[in-house]
Amino acid sequence: MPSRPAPAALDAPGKTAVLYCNLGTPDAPTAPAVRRYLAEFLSDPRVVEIPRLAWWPILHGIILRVRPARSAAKYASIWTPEGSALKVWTEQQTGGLGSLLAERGHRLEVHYAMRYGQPAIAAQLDALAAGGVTRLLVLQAYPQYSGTTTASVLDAVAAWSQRQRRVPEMRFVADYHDDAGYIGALADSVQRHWAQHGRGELLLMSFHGIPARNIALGDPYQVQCQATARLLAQRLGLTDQQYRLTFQSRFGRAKWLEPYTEPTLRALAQQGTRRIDVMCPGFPGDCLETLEEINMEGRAAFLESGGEAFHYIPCLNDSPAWARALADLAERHLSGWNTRTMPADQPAVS
Ligand SMILES: C=CC1=C(C)c2cc3[nH]c(cc4nc(cc5[nH]c(cc1n2)c(C)c5CCC(=O)O)C(CCC(=O)O)=C4C)c(C)c3C=C
Ligand SMILES: [Fe+2]
Ligand SMILES: [Fe+2]
Repeated sequence: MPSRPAPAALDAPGKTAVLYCNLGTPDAPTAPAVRRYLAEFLSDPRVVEIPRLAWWPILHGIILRVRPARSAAKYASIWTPEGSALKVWTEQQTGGLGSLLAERGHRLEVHYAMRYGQPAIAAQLDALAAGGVTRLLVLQAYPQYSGTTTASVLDAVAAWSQRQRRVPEMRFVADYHDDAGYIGALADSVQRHWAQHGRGELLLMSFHGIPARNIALGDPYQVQCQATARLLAQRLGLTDQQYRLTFQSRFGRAKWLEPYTEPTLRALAQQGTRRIDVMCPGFPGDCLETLEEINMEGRAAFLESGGEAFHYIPCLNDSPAWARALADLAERHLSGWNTRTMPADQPAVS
């Protein structure tokens, strides 16, 4: 009789995980740590689209020699005893998301990963796969989709998948720029600020910029920022004259999305705005770009130009409304995966 293969054992039921991905941040506010971080970040072809042969000499010959020390001094000005603000808020948001999903009866793992620096996406995915995860939801800390950020995280997930024999079933959230929970959490944080400090003549919403060329090539980032700003203004009952949308963090000499934040702050002060409220709706958690660039540099620019009061409204950070919005978003994208009945030996949150 021809030999037959032994009957296969039943495939063990797998686990579900949510991976909350963010940009990443240096390990320390020092020039060597910032150089390592920037080298990885600025080598990503999604971030800098200049051909490698032209970009490499500029990156290694100029930028990585000059920028790390300057950026490290900025990082030092916002560093906390627990580390970089971006890491601290990402960790807290992950914990909040994990607790809420557990309270709602889901049995799954919730972890975070960074696109650049630690904990790296590949290392977190290795650990999840080794722990028996067979279904994965990738949720990102970018409410507005951009090829420079959202797609880059997906590149990292895809690069990891290429090395796997058994690739988990995967879903990802492309964006949530118009999500009612996200807009509601933003509105709630502005209203809480106004209740405590009164309100300014104008609410300026500053989003991270990207090169204008990316938009011309089809990146939906700008229209998504505009939609977020419009929905938030509607929710707050603001007229078009009572809010502004600007773009910050320009890098290099190419044209980026306009209007630029800092020149707008100067112009508004010069034109007579005395008190301004400023927020950064595209950043779920405070980080270098909000705490230093906006709340320090932007504040100085506004006050130097004749403004009298600059009120910075913090990012969503550990807002309970934001934690609920994130959990709702995750729940909607987890539907059908039976996470309330799936086994989870170690309901881990980290
Ligand atoms: C070089 C081009 C850059 C593009 C394009 C870009 C897009 C982009 N970035 C964020 C979010 C963040 N960026 C942060 C820092 C940061 N960004 C760039 C450059 C580009 N970003 C640099 C070089 C840096 C590092 C700091 C510096 O040296 O200036 C951060 C904060 C990180 C932290 O550690 O706190 C965030 C967050 C988005 C959302 C975005 C496109 C939509
Ligand atoms: Fe950036
Ligand atoms: Fe910046």
